[in-house]
Amino acid sequence: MGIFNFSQDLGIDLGTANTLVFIKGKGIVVREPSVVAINKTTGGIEAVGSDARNMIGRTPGNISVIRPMKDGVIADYDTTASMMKYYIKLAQKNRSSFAKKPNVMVCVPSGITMVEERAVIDATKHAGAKEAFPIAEPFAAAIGAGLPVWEPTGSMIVDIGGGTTEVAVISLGGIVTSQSIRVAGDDMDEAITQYVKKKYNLMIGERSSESIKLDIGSASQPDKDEEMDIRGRDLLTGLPKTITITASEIATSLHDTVTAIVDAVKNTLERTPPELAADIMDRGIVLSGGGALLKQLDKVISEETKMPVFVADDPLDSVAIGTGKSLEYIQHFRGHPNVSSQRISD
Ligand SMILES: Nc1ncnc2c1ncn2[C@@H]1O[C@H](COP(=O)(O)OP(=O)(O)OP(=O)(O)O)[C@@H](O)[C@H]1O
Repeated sequence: MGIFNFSQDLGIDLGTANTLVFIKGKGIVVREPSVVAINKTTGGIEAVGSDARNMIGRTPGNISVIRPMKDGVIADYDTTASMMKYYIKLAQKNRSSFAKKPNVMVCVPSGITMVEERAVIDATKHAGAKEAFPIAEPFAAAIGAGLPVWEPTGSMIVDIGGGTTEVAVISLGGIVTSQSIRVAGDDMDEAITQYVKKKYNLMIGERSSESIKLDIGSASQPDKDEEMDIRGRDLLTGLPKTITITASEIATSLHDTVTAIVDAVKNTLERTPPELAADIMDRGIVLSGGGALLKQLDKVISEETKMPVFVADDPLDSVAIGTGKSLEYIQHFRGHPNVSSQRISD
């Protein structure tokens, strides 16, 4: 292959919260929020990624900040395609202008409909891919977390992202049982916003509720009750106000979301064949995705399921690493997004 027609295939974790791009042989080269700022007057793009995210809640009337992915799927097709195009270019900034278009492995939630999946494939091609290969997100997460997905043994992965939580039991290169719920990190942020609104009549922005979650959020009542000052707008006076909130209040506000995630894990375990359940009992459940970093979540899932639970080494990177590693098998993924019906040997 000559240097000019060399193409670098890509793996993309197109997430509700973050988009990551993996280049074969290089690793993760782009790690940015899935956010785009658009100038409503010109229709042009003002900013993409962290620059756009910093504008959330702070824009003048002519700029709107969009999160084009919702619940793990495309909510705004044109903006998603533009965002992917920007990230593909960024990932390939040293690419020769003679280089061939890349093949792209792109993750999709396991509960996706045909129409939603078609939109991801089309947007990926629109963004510059020669061919787009969908891979089920929990399968990619399991590969990225280093689970022995090709072996005749049961591995359980729980990927908690911004928009979806994907629970899957994998064996012999296929998903045996899975459940995808549209409840994840974004719902935790929303639960915090609603709690603060109801209890303190205080309106806070989505960036604030997320930072409360990251700082003092916990899946169960904390041993040490930390406090945090939060600022927002008093709904009664309309004026800015600061209140102090405790970690224990935040744990209360997150209770329903955490319960929904735990229930999805339990439901999947109930539908898992006994041999595979025994394997999982031995080796444990692995958590990935940014939501896996919520304090005490591993402990709560372990207590509720009576199984050992571990958090993947780089939970925010697992899906991207998995899509990247799967590039080696790209031809096998043609028409098999869930890789559930085939065995690909190493
Ligand atoms: N330390 C943390 N504690 C709790 N939540 C966290 C932490 N760090 C990140 N998150 C949350 O993880 C979510 C993002 O995770 P991730 O990047 O895996 O999602 P995604 O792949 O974009 O979403 P999806 O898979 O649903 O499309 C966000 O909701 C973010 O707030």
